[in-house]
Amino acid sequence: MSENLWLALEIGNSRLHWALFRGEKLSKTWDSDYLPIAVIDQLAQYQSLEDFLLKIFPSSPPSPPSPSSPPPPLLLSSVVPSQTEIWQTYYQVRVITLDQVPLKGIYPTLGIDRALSLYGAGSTLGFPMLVIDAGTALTFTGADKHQNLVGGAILPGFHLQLASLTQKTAQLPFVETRNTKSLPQRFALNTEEAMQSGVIYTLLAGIKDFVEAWWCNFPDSKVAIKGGDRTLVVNYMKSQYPEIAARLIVEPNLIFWGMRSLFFL
Ligand SMILES: Nc1ncnc2c1ncn2[C@@H]1O[C@H](COP(=O)(O)OP(=O)(O)OP(=O)(O)O)[C@@H](O)[C@H]1O
Ligand SMILES: CC(C)(CO)[C@@H](O)C(=O)NCCC(=O)O
Ligand SMILES: [K+]
Repeated sequence: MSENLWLALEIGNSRLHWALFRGEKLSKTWDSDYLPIAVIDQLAQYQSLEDFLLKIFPSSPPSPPSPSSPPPPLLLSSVVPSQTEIWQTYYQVRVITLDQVPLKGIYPTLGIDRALSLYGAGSTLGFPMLVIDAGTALTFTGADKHQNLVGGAILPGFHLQLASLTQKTAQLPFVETRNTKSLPQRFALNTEEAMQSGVIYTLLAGIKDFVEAWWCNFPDSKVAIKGGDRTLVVNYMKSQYPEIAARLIVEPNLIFWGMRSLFFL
């Protein structure tokens, strides 16, 4: 393995999240769409690291120290079984499973993304820990100071809430997830803003409620937030609930931290 280079891949329900490590050091991260099977099949056949990186980076791949060394091993965390399946063809792949994550009290169907990001956050920043993942689904996952899973909750994320309104009604339009800091008017006077208001204010109130309930039991616990909508959530929280927002630790790489802790702690 060249310079202890390894790749980490988080397969989410919407897209792929990548990280390139040199030993313990996370040196680069990026997101991509799912790759076509044909591309994945090719990846394993690349002889050189340089060709390999060219293929998986959407733009400006890093220049490896030894371009002709073989492609790096891949560590995989996936919540999409059909995707896990097609990555099995890669020549050096290791799929992380729940039994490898050193948290206690895990239930068998817990998502590996939730387990790994909680473990990554807690092992790096300290337990007790609550992780909010603002992704396709929005999840809360918490553990106490003994690394016991306390539990969590799952709800549709921002985009999914808006999309389900559009898809399951006759008259509601497609509405983009807003990417601004300013909150919509709560009592809105047009359809688009009414949909945004409904989704955003109830999501924020829900997050506030869950975080406060967590702090009732674990007053000194850190709370970390990851996922594609993390910035949106945190910006809105800053306007609506600034004292809670101030305590949120924003960290997109919690799963990669989890993988690193599994192998280097
Ligand atoms: N370029 C992008 N492509 C897709 N979603 C994006 C993008 N940028 C921000 N998002 C937001 O990210 C959310 C999806 O989050 P994320 O990418 O973390 O999900 P995921 O990791 O693919 O899914 P899961 O939650 O299953 O892990 C969507 O609600 C969307 O609004
Ligand atoms: C909740 C999601 C979809 C979030 O990505 C994922 O963690 C998952 O599929 N979980 C399985 C169910 C559970 O965690 O209880
Ligand atoms: K996720």
